[in-house]
Amino acid sequence: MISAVDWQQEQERLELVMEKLRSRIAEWEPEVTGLHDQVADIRKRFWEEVSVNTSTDEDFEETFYSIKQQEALLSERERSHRLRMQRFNSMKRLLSSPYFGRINFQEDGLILSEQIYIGVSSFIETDGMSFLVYDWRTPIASMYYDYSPGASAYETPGGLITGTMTLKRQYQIRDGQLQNVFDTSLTIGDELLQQVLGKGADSQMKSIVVTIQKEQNAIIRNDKSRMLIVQGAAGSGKTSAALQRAAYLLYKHRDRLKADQIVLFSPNPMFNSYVSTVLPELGEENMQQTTFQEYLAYWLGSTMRLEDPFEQIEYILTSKVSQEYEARMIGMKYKASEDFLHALQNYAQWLEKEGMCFHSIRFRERELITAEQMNSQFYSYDSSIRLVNRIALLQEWLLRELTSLERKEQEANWVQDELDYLDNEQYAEAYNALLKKYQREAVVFDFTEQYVEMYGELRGKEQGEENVFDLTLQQEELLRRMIVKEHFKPLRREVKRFMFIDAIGLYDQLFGDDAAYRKMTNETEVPDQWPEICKQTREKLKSSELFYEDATPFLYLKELVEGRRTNTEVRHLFVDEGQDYSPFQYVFLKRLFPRARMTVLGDFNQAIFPQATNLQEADSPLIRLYGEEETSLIHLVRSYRSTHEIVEFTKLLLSSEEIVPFERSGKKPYLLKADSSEKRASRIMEDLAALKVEGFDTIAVITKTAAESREAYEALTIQGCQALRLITKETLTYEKGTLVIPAYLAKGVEFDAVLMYDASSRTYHRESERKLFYTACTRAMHRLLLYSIGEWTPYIQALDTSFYELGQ
Ligand SMILES: Nc1ncnc2c1ncn2[C@@H]1O[C@H](COP(=O)(O)OP(=O)(O)OP(=O)(O)O)[C@@H](O)[C@H]1O
Repeated sequence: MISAVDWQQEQERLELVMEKLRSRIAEWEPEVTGLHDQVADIRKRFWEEVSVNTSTDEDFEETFYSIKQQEALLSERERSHRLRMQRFNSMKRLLSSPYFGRINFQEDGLILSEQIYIGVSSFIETDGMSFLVYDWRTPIASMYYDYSPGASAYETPGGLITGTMTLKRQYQIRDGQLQNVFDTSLTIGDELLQQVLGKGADSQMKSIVVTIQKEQNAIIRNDKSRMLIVQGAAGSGKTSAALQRAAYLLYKHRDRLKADQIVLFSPNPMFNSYVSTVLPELGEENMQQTTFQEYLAYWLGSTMRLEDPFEQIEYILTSKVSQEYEARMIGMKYKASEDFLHALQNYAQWLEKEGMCFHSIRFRERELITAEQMNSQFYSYDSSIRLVNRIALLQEWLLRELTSLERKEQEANWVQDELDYLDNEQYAEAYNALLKKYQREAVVFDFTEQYVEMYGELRGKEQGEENVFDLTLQQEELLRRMIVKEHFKPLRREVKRFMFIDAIGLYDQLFGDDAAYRKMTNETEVPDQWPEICKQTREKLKSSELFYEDATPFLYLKELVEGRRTNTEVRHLFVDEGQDYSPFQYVFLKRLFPRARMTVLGDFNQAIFPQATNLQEADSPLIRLYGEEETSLIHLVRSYRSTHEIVEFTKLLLSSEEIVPFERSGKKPYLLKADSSEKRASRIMEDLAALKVEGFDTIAVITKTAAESREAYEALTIQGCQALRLITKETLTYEKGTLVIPAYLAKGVEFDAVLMYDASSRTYHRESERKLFYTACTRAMHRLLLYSIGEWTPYIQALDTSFYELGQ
């Protein structure tokens, strides 16, 4: 604690800042309340300000520029209103706690030392110069996280500023009241961190802005490398640091970076909701959040049934070891590898010479254009033209062919039948509808391009030979054309969407036999069990299904043929639980977001999928992705989530020396053997009740699989356990309370207490499941309880008994 005099001074300063905040808020309030209405009003009046006149080319041009001008004005006003609103909201957020830290800094060469108060956003005097509070993301505030009192420095765009930190202080301010003040010599005082970490788990992740640690600050502020890899122990704050980093980037590049230009890839949809409140808490808009599966489903889900990663892991965990199982496991690894990626690239080159697969274009039970015709057209193009360009040429050719076939089709009997079907009234109605459609299209336009296009088309039609608007033209011919056009629309749409390419056939062809595969891909080796791998893959494809391990390669192959899809808007990509993505998926992401920097956070010790990527080993594919020069690697070893006792226990499960617990004590993990399933359930009931009495209200009963979760849920419900929530891969949000959850869905989140439903050797005996077990145990913040019927898993049997307590 600080001296009484200092306390008094701090108290007075706080009152002063609070007073200024309140009066600034009161001053701004009327204006800000009106801003929303003003924007709505500008939008409403938008068309009143523009006079739409398209009679002559000059009028058209004038209209065009007038729209553009109005549009620019509107977006400028919206931007400035948004900024004002943001600043107003930040001031309101400061009201309950204007700052949490302070340093005194004397810059070298200057006599006066400056007092720098640090909070979640800046608050500046009306002179626009004096900072009453500095935003935690300002360059000068970085010293608060990086240094203890003494020599210190910070980077500015103009270079490094050096000096001496003469004081470092922390504040706890609640509802505008000073509660605690500590002077600290450590980076961020352990006392405060102790308090924060001792609290209960929440259904939503919290911001760590007040207690960011030095090594985490390095992650948050890294703005140099194209690729930032963070390998960090369970509970070391990877996700927390990533979210702070997003907030930092949005602040630092606020003039050009928008929240939707940052994308976070999460392990599952529930995790999305778990982390979704951190950025808004820090006063920033949320970034885009998605899962890899969502992306795959977007592009492939309408035509194929996709296995998701959770189905895949269920297969891995529940299937009996057999030849098929082994083959599938080998297949998973191979299809995740860079070798397979190169094989597909070579295959695409081979397709330039032969082997393309097409679907014929069919119409009314007839083949309009056959696959053979497409094939010979495709291979008639100059062989120096790249595959994707040739496909584009073929696409153009097909559209032209459709136009001429469309013309011929107008004479077909079925068209006459449709025409005959119309009575006089319908006939006239159809014609009028047609006319109206053109008129409507001529006035409804979406600013620029569409307008220009529509206008040109309309004029062309008015002046052209066809003279669409000449009412004397034979209505029947016009209607014939329109009837055929309507029927051909889906065919054109399919061609535009490349549906004439038989993508399944192309992928299927790869899995014919060993020799053909080598020829098509230039691969010298095929993995063991290749015939079985081929058989399994083809069987799935036959029913338009894809294994999870096939989905990314399949989409990649489609892109090699159709042309790649890229998103050039996104500037920052965050991949959480990065160890669970394959090298193949990383290359895919890099291609997909060519202008983005990547931040990958993960822990190889928690790699539960066979396609895992080691983030840090010397020749990691991840380092190769952008090359060593462009890659920074940060290692986090301190674990903040769990008590010292839980960390010591869990780290032994892996014999890992690399994890250092934060010194927070609790009870040792507690192990209980029961004689029967009923006894275990009734014991868990008792323990749940006791944990609740102790004040823990976020508790997870963690199982290995979804089936075991259902079993546990039923067993506990029969025992009378109420308000239990069964979590499945479809669950979208967490809530406080007691959950039953499979281990693979608990990734990335945490609970006050974890109860491992079945830690027996019957359930966990394979070496490959050790990391899953470890991941589940490391979800516990305060208490870890393990149950078994019969022998303990060998992972526990190997442990020294002093690391846990045995229950009776
Ligand atoms: N600097 C910090 N100050 C306060 N709390 C922290 C800090 N760093 C981490 N924590 C807390 O530690 C817990 C674990 O953090 P987080 O979930 O970010 O870790 P992680 O490395 O992503 O974990 P995992 O890999 O096990 O999912 C969270 O409760 C988080 O709030």
